[in-house]
Amino acid sequence: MSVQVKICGLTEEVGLETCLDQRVDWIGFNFFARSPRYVTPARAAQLASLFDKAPAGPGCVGLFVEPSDADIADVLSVTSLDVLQLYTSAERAREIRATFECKVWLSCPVSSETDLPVTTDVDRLIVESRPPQTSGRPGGNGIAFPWGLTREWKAPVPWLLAGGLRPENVAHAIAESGAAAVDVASGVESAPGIKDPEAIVRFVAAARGTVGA
Ligand SMILES: O=C(O)c1ccccc1N[C@@H]1O[C@H](COP(=O)(O)O)[C@@H](O)[C@H]1O
Repeated sequence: MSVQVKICGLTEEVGLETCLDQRVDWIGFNFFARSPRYVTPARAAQLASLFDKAPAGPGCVGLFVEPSDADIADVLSVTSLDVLQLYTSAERAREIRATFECKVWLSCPVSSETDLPVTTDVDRLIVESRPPQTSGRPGGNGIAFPWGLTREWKAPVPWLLAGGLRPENVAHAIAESGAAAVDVASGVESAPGIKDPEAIVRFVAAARGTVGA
C-alpha cells in the first residue's frame, strides 16, 4: 500500500492546488497564531472552498496548540474539518474528542524510545521531534529525530511520522522508521509559510515510491 501524505500549513492557492493535483491524502490548516503558517478561520474557509468541489478531495486537518473549546468551535463555525491535530495532553485530547464530531490526532514529541506514546483513545498519533527550547512553537521547526526509534514500536493506533522531512530524505525516513504515513510543513516551502509546488511534487513522489510498514 502506498504511503499516505499530509501537507501541513497551507496559506495560499498555488500550494493548495498543487496538493490537489498530487492527490495528497490530507492538507492541514494551522490555527496557531505564532506560526508563519497561521491562517485565520475565514482564510481557511476561503481556501477550503477550492476543494469542497473536488471529487475524492483530501481530508482537511486543523492544527491547534492547547486550544479551548471556543477556539475550535470558532473555526468549525466557518469551515468544516475532518481532523483536529492537537498539541496538548492525552487527557485534553480525549475530552476534545468527546466534544466535537471530528477525528482527533495527537502530536507527540519524541527524543528517545521511552517517549513513544501509548495513548489509545485518539484516532491517530503524530510522532515528531522535540522542539528546541529556543523555538516559539512546538512543531514546524524542520528538525528530525532518529527515525529508527519507531522501527520496532507497536503503535497503539495508526500514526504519522513528522519533523524535518524533505523531498530528499522522506524515502529514507520511511524505510528507517516503518511509517505508513508522513506529515510535512517546512520541508516543502520556498519561504516560511509559502509552499514550493515543485518541492511538493518531489516530496509526494518520493514518499509514495516507498512502501511503509
Ligand atoms: O508548522 C508550524 O508552524 C507548526 C506550528 C506549531 C505546531 C506545529 C506546527 N507544524 C507541525 O509540525 C510538524 C513538523 O513540521 P516540519 O515538517 O518539521 O516543519 C508537522 O506535524 C506540522 O504539522
